[in-house]
Amino acid sequence: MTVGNGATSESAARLTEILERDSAFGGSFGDAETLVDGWHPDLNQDTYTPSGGSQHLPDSSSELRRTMASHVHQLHYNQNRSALARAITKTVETLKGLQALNSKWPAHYPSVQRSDSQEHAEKDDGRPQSRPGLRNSMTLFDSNNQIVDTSSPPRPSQPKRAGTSIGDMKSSAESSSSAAKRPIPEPRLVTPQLARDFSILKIDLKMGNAHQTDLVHSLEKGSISALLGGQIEKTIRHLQMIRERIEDTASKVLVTGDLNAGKSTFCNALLRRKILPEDQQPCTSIFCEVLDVRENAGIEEVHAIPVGHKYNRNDERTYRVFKLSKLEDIVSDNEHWAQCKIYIKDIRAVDESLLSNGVVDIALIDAPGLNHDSVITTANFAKQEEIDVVVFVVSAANHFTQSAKEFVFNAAREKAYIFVVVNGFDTISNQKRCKDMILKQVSQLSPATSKESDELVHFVSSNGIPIPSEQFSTTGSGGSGSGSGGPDGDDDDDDPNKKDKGKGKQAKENQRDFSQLEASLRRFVLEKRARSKLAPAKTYLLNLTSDLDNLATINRDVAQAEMDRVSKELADLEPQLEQAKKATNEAGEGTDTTIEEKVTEIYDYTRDSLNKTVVNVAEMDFGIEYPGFLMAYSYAEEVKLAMIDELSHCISECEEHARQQTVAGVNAIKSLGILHLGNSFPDFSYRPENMYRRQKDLLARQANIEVEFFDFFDFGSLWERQEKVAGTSVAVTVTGVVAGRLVGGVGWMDGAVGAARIVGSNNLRRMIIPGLVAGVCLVAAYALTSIPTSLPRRLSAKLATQLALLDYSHVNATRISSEVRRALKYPADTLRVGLKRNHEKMVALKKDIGKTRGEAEIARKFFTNLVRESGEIREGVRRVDLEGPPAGTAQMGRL
Ligand SMILES: Nc1nc2c(ncn2[C@@H]2O[C@H](COP(=O)(O)OP(=O)(O)OP(=O)(O)O)[C@@H](O)[C@H]2O)c(=O)[nH]1
Repeated sequence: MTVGNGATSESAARLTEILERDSAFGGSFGDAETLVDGWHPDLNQDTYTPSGGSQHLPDSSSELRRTMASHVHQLHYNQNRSALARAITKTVETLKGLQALNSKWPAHYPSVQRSDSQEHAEKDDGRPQSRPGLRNSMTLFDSNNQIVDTSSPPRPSQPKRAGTSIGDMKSSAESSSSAAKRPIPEPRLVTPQLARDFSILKIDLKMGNAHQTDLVHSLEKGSISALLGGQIEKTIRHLQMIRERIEDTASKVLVTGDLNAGKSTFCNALLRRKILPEDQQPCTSIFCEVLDVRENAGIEEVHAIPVGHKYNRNDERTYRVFKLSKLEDIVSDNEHWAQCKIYIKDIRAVDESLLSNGVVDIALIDAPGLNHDSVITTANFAKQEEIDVVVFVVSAANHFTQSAKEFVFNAAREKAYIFVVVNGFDTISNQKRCKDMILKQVSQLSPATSKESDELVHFVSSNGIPIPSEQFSTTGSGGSGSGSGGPDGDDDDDDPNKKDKGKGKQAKENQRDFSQLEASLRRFVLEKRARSKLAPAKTYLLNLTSDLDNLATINRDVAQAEMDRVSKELADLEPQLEQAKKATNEAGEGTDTTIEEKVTEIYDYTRDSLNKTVVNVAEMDFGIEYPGFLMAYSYAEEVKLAMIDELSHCISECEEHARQQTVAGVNAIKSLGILHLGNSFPDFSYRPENMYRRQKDLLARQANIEVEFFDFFDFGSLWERQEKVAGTSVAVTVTGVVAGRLVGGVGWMDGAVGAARIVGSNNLRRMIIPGLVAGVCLVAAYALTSIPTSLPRRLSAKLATQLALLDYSHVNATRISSEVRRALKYPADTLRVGLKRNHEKMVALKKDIGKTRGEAEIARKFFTNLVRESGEIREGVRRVDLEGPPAGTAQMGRL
């Protein structure tokens, strides 16, 4: 059967069952009679069996009740402990979740803008306001050695976060998407109460003289969340430590008090063995921990821990082993030894013993007497988390000295309850006055202890407790060990019988008082250790879950606000994105069309202009005078050059036209760019004069033609004229016709044939030679006279043929328009790239905002759940009742 530590024992489970049947820890336990009568018979079969072996079973009803009360308390304790351990596990999981989320979505931590009035208020009383509901109590001694309570007034109510925080939050909640665009917003302002409401998760910044909240305010979001992450990690570690502590079954009882108050004597009396050295002079100078021998493999010995070493029982290098008889030398030698562990066999019955009571392992620690120097050391020792109970031994004769007051005041802040042993009560003649004075002092030093003074303040004489057998004694000095100690107030009584009777009565009373002390101490350790062991865990969890609730509520609201904001941003972005996409397509197509149109227009214009010029060049008057037959060749050269010049001029004019059109095209693309991209479209300047800088000479060379002999005579045109005149009259005379034709210079062949017919063949034969001569002369004369008319035509035709061969118009139109295309390509490409980038940027922004929204949604869900979870954990922790044993059991235990 398992009793005590770990999971609920079998008997305890049965007990719960019975208790449940018994109207939920109801009144039947309050009544001793009904308890015994109404007890389930099975319970007697499953009576608590002490582990010590030598101990006896409880044989009286009061012992049974006490044992049962212990079981109930143990059960109650175990239930509370399991509930707290579960709450710790759940909280650690929750914190780990928060940690993970904080690394992805930096949690918001409220910061405060301190108003001057707040700052002054804090400066006035020199400390910040306390948390709501938790009084920041501070007790001081006044000049009359009276205690002055300077508790700050409790804060009126829980902070209101809803209204004020949301509004502010919306204005400053950030997202990664907008971070780049906007200056980093100031951290969201919340009510000062809310910021100060953090206790466990408070970010503690100590940097120079700057105030913590000011620093938090000035830090950027990432740094704050990193600090919060560190704080969460610390909290998780602390929670794990608390869990270890509440799961640890060992309880440590520190016995401390003034020098020579009788601490060692008291410990020996509790153990019923003379273990610790007792002396009239101060002797204990190191902390002596008395443990059950079972923890040292059943061997009684002392482990002295040298100064600077950390004790590990399994590592003999960390201590030195001595016999119990050497204890006196060890405890007084604080130069060599820092502490000692004393393993002893407990000779007492399990229901009486403190060390091995079968329920919880208790270690008694005898501390050095308090003096001015040791107060702080001992107070620090008492603060150690493994110290569950502080037993303060006061000398009945000296009351609380200044050192004692200082110590109790400090310890009372850490441990709400202190077990006070007023020792040496036998030496006091006016015991009532002594009691009143000491109880008054206790009420001032530790109000909580004072409230339960019946249980927690005891007046005894430790040296009057009989030590059953001397065989266990290790110390030669000290008290009588025979229960001889008693008040000497009756010493003047000469009657030996009366004297013995009085002493005997006092010894009995003292033993009864000491027994009550022991019972109370056991209850205090066993039954109320929840207050020392579980209460810190409960308080810590309550504070932590409250912090978590605050943090979660704030962050849930921040995440919701961020979601709303980014959703709106997304909604606003959607049409912009659509517009950008449309603009990209439109502008792309628009520029293409613009370029194509311009290029085509310029090509057509150039080609037409050149073709027209080539056609018209023959008819053009270049203003060149015909110098006569002899200068005909140079005339022909001049005409030719003028023609080429005209062509060249035409090309220049086409190029100029192309330049103008290019400038117009560039401007049109620029306008498109500014329209769609605004200022982000580069403002480049275009230089049309840089176009068509080469190629002109080449063109001139290509168009060059040679002037030839036949260029001067336009036979084709002569023939053409003859064709037109033929047939108009056949009835003209040969001469007239011939002469007329010859003079007219046209249709001379017809004339010749007609003349031959009229003249007859003989005459004709005679006339043929001179006629021919005359004809040739006439033709030559005609041809020579028609040079100014026929030469340009011939040259122009020749030029046209040359240019046609070169595909001159097309080549030039292509050249000019290609350069236009090239010139327009740069702004068009710039526009296209800009629009593409703009669109891509918007797509990226949308993705970014979408990501932010997703993260905010995850955060909102997480924090919504965290609000619920922290509330549930908090409720579970709140239900853990450490204030006392279940109804009826306390009364039962005292019976
Ligand atoms: N009359 C009387 N003397 C006591 C009582 N308790 C202890 N003494 C005596 O007081 C002296 C000091 O006792 P210790 O137990 O050594 O005192 P202590 O507080 O352990 O001393 P330090 O640890 O050295 O500070 C011894 O001589 C004890 O016999 C008591 O109840 N009545």
